[in-house]
Amino acid sequence: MSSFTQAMRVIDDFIHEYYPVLTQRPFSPKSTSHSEALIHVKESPLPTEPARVPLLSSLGQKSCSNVRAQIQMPLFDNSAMDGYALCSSQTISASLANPLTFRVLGIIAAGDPPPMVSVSQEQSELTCWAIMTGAPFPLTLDTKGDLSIVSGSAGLYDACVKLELVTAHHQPNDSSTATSNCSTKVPTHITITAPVDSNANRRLAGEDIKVGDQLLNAGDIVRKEHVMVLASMGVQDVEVEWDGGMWARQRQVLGDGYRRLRIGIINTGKEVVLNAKSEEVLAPIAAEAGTDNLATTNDISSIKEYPLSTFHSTSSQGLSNNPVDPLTPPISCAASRSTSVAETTRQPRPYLGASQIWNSNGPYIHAALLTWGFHPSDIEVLSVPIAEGQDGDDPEAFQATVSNALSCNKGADEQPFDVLISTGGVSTGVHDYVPSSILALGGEIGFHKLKMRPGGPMMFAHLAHDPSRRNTEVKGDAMMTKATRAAYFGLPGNPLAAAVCLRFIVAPALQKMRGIVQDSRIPCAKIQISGGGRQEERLQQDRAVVQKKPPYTRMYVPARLHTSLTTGIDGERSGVEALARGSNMTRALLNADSWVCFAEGEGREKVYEGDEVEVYGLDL
Ligand SMILES: Nc1nc2c(c(=O)[nH]1)N[C@H]1C(S)=C(S)[C@@H](COP(=O)(O)OP(=O)(O)OC[C@H]3O[C@@H](n4cnc5c(N)ncnc54)[C@H](O)[C@@H]3O)O[C@H]1N2
Ligand code: MOO
Repeated sequence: MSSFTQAMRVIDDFIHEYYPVLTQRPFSPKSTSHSEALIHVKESPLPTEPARVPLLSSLGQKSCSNVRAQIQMPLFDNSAMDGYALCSSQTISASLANPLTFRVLGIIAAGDPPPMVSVSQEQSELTCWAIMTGAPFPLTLDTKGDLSIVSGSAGLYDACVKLELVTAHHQPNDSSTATSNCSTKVPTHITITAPVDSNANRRLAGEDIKVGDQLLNAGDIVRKEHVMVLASMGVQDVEVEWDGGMWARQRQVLGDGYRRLRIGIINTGKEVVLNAKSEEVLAPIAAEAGTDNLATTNDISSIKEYPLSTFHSTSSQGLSNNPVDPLTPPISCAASRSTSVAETTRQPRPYLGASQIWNSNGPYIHAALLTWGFHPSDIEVLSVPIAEGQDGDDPEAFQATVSNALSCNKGADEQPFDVLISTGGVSTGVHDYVPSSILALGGEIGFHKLKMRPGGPMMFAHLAHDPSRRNTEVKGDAMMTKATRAAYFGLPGNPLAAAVCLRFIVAPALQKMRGIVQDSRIPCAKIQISGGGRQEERLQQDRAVVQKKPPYTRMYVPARLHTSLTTGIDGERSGVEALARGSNMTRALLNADSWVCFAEGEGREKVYEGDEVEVYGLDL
């Protein structure tokens, strides 16, 4: 496991070797003065009416409507760890002197429907299920065949013990230890030597977002954080005051004069459903026109064609008891002014199946890269094809996608990708095939697993571009000639973990690769955490924050800065409030205006009011 500093050094060495600092720029960066920018803004055609645009295109635009949650998050009870689902009340007597052995009934991967088990089947012996991160817990039927155990209560198979904490037996009487080989083979039995808490590592349906919660307000500027949360709802489009892509064009100015990087985004996991419509980007059409051509695009006629689909509102309870409910189709926002947009026939699109979730990491990464000034046409979502008979977690198809991205044989003029960013599949479970696939493709792993939280499972690797493509790199932009290897960032699947890795590891690396000198790894401030006793109490209850410091020597939490730094009348100090949540919970991002980091080497086990933390911007 690498420290943050070691990991950064590995990445810096890679950049130094393959994406060195630009000594000569073929053209100087175009800067826009403040007054020039204001003229552009004034002269650009202003929107006259709201338009419904794909989610990603709504980035940077002013929302015209309130958007409420149509589904709860998490959508169903699921496991926070790769491990074994068992009945916690059966583990109370477990100890080193009294180890308890459980028979493994089967494996539940993320995206699998939950197995239904009957109470009688249950009670006869100690049994468990191998369960992967994000997979649903087994559902228990009573003697009448009804679902009797309410989600979240200490029912049967209510908890997950993580696989590092068990001894696995691949034969009934085998006493081998689980930790090394359990990730590749499901054992027949496991032994535990300590009790497991009720609901341990169980993420409860609706614990982050409830149906009806307001996620975006009319008048809000849509940010990448909204994109993350709305994408997780399956939202396809948002009604905004469309400015014809002005925002994207302004961002584009920032990119001029620097090395252009082709970036591919890959989503893994068969439970993850892509919502293609939400990921359309209208803004690049305008961005392509270039900054010298500001007044060309304000045609919203095509945008109006986006259908306003109706949505099924789901109750905030009961989903986890009925996971095979057909879930919502991709959602158009519940918009109070939506009647102004004509409803057209709904096109066929994917629906969520049992135990599936909408892709939120992909749109978030895409939105973040756009926000940070990457050229829209340099970012591509690389889909992993699903072969017939496969379920979407197919290492071979994944490898083919990566390999294709390194050679880019689509067209002679196309450059291979400089950067690949994937989410999911990097941890310890049986389906976490990303590291082994990268090795199989001849990639070199710079680091895998970090002393930080969330984001600990992250991997950085680099892979050679297809040698036959190297000559083409000499063409055109001279700055491309150095790159003969691609950087691979394997981010963990949990959305907050992906966001932390993106902000603190990937983004600074990409900035360097582009040739930007300013280092976004440097904190903007050091400040005391606010909130008095209440804060401590709240943080103590929170799994994400109250972690034993080693081995998590850096911990990142979304936060909100307070304007007053004086001591209040109630003795409560202001400064920054950590909005600590679990790494699957994205809602905190909506209220956050910064990240705080409890820095390396602190060595304390808890976060206390008054602790000094590093503060970082959400953006670079
Ligand atoms: N036994 C252990 N289990 C886990 C450990 C561990 O150390 N031991 N680490 C946990 C941590 S921390 C994280 S983070 C996750 C990372 O796992 P993976 O990177 O392998 O990711 P997955 O298992 O594929 O997915 C995790 C989680 O994220 C959801 N997900 C995946 N992709 C997306 C997406 N595009 N949009 C939204 N959500 C996504 C997925 O459904 C899972 O719920 O492992 C822990 N387990
Ligand atoms: O879910 Mo994990 O590292 O990202 O906390």
